Amino acid sequence: MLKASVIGATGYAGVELCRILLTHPQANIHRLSSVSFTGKAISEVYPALRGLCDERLVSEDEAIDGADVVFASLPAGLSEPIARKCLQAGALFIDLGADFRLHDPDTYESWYQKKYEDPELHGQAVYALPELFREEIEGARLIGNPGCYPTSVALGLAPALKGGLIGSEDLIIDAKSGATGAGRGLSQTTHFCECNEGFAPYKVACHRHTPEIEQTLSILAGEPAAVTFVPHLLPVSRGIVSTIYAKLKGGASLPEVRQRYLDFYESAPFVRVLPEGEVSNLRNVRCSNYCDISLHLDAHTGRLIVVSAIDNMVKGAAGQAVQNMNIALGLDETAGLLFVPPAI
Ligand SMILES: NC(=O)C1=CN([C@@H]2O[C@H](COP(=O)(O)OP(=O)(O)OC[C@H]3O[C@@H](n4cnc5c(N)ncnc54)[C@H](OP(=O)(O)O)[C@@H]3O)[C@@H](O)[C@H]2O)C=CC1
Ligand SMILES: CC(=O)N[C@@H](CCC(=O)OP(=O)(O)O)C(=O)O
Repeated sequence: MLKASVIGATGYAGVELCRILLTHPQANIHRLSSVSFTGKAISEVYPALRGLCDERLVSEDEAIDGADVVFASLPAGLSEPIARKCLQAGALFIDLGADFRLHDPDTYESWYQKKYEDPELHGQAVYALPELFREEIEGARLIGNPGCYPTSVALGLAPALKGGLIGSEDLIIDAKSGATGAGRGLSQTTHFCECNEGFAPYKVACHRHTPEIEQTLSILAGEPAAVTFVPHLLPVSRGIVSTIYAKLKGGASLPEVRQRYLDFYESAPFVRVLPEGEVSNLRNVRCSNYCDISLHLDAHTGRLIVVSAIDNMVKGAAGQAVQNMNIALGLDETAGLLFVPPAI
């Protein structure tokens, strides 16, 4: 059995990793780390885990020691030195944050106000969206797990962009996320009374996932992509729905577009291209590693409308991280991830 440690296990994405690893057939939880709760059991922080995972929280160094795989689920800007230690210790390192996602150091610096300190390390990092970059992930030792919104957008657009069905300029992304996307820390915007029964966009056309989205879409299109990305805070706990608008080129019909999507995702176990007439709904992917994609055509404007739904903490974070571990280490991609979304 692989020994897997989680650094930042007390955060929302970290505790989702614990939940998934607990039933993984080829990995065991080795150690869990925290700064604020060191010495306590994870089940004291999250009582849902009582009797299932009563592991004591330890320091970062103790978590790395003896691990085969280390997941870091920390705020941006903290992962470089941890990655270095893991590689030196011979462990696979998977970062759930943003520190190894952007290829261009200047872009990272301008959006995250921090420099890449260790360029050699970044040279080894793989941006790991399995459905798009599976071959690069196989055998990788340092993985940058994609952001939640960028995952939903890239999966939603990849077949159309790669197949030249749409242009890469003037893409409009209207995305909504549940409040767990903001993490466990308290803030006024995610405070119950502030977000319940309210609904609004935030960081309009200036969210830090914009360059990550454009990076992937540019690779897919083979030319620079430009997006208008507007995220919204949805007053639910979990789930992301991205509704994406793109001008169709060449007049493909909806059944033809859908067939391209089905072909593209033929060997992708976690992407479900919905039948014509159905609409993706975050309810159907909650607590699962699935991405549901529905396709629609606005005959009036000739726009393709793609609706892509994921669970932000599973396919958007912990589930995708475990999928990446499986691929990197040559395990079955679906190991530990075939849990069924609750129907209601
Ligand atoms: N939530 C989501 O849906 C998604 C999150 N992510 C990314 O995953 C990462 C974690 O996010 P999330 O779980 O939501 O965040 P949380 O705020 O819920 O958790 C943050 C974790 O980081 C630890 N931490 C905070 N500050 C420090 C510090 N200075 N040094 C060491 N540890 C620290 C906390 O540990 P403690 O307080 O116990 O010391 C806690 O375990 C982020 O990079 C986020 O962007 C990515 C995709 C989706
Ligand atoms: C609802 C909500 O606030 N969502 C978060 C999601 C970002 C996130 O998790 O981003 P990184 O993984 O790139 O840090 C946000 O918009 O900042």
